[in-house]
Amino acid sequence: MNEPVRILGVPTDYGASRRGVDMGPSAIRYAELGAALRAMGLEPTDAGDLSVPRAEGRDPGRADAKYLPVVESVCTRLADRVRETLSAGGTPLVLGGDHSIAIGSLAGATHDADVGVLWFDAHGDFNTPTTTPSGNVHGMALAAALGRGEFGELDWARAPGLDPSRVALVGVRDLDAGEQAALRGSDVHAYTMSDIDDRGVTAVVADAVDAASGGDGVHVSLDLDWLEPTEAPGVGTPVRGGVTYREAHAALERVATDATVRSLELVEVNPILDDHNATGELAVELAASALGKRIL
Ligand SMILES: NC(=[NH2+])NCCC[C@H](N)C(=O)O
Ligand SMILES: [Mn+2]
Ligand SMILES: [Mn+2]
Repeated sequence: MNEPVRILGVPTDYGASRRGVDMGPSAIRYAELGAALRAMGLEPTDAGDLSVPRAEGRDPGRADAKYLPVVESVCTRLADRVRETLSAGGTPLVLGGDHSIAIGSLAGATHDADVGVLWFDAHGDFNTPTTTPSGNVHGMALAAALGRGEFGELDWARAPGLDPSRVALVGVRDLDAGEQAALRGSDVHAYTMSDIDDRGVTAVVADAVDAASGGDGVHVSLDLDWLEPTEAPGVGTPVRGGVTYREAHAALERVATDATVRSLELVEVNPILDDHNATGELAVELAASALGKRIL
């Protein structure tokens, strides 16, 4: 990992149907992200938040990719920030916001670099406008970064040089029919909750890290709905059967020791749906594990 860690807030909810996830960066900062990283001996800098339109009357535009022009504007600016941070030798720590921001993080992370992806999520986020049941772009973010479907024509969305065989999805348990078919036919490594049941989280994560490694490092995308909803209630699309608190830490500790973490993002923390900021606090703890915090 490079230093300093640079915190980039992206207060957007345009990729999701549940409002409030735009307050995720505040919730995560309020949970003392900065202090947690300083306690580990890191010296994070905080670049503040990107500006995201806050109009009350909102027009989603097309139904199969809602608010796509706003998502484009946010992701294009985020990609620039991530790219600048990396070229200055820092490690971007991106705070969402809904998962659509991964399109921007990945566009920035893959600029002039050979990057693998570790995507921890209940969902595949592998829909396209053709397969989406909701029109929400957060359910399409990984497909977009890989240039699938019409995203292949959108230069701002396609992450240059991202190789599907160096992308690993971990802990998936809720796939729409169209994205299940698309994932089966792709080179993306998808490790389901059933794999974790059978083999244990550390063995699965070790394989995922192997798949993603080999280049300049990995981008870690952590959707808090990866965890069991009783652990992480503050998310817009909870799915039962997620990893436990300990499994999540074990997984991210493993990432810190075995992978070269080049960039990290924490997404889908929605303080309106949360229980006294439990999910914001969990996001801080898991970021610390992913960045090398150890018990002893
Ligand atoms: N990043 C997320 N929380 N994604 C949830 C996606 C849910 C569903 N698969 C959809 O396309 O709408
Ligand atoms: Mn999810
Ligand atoms: Mn997601």
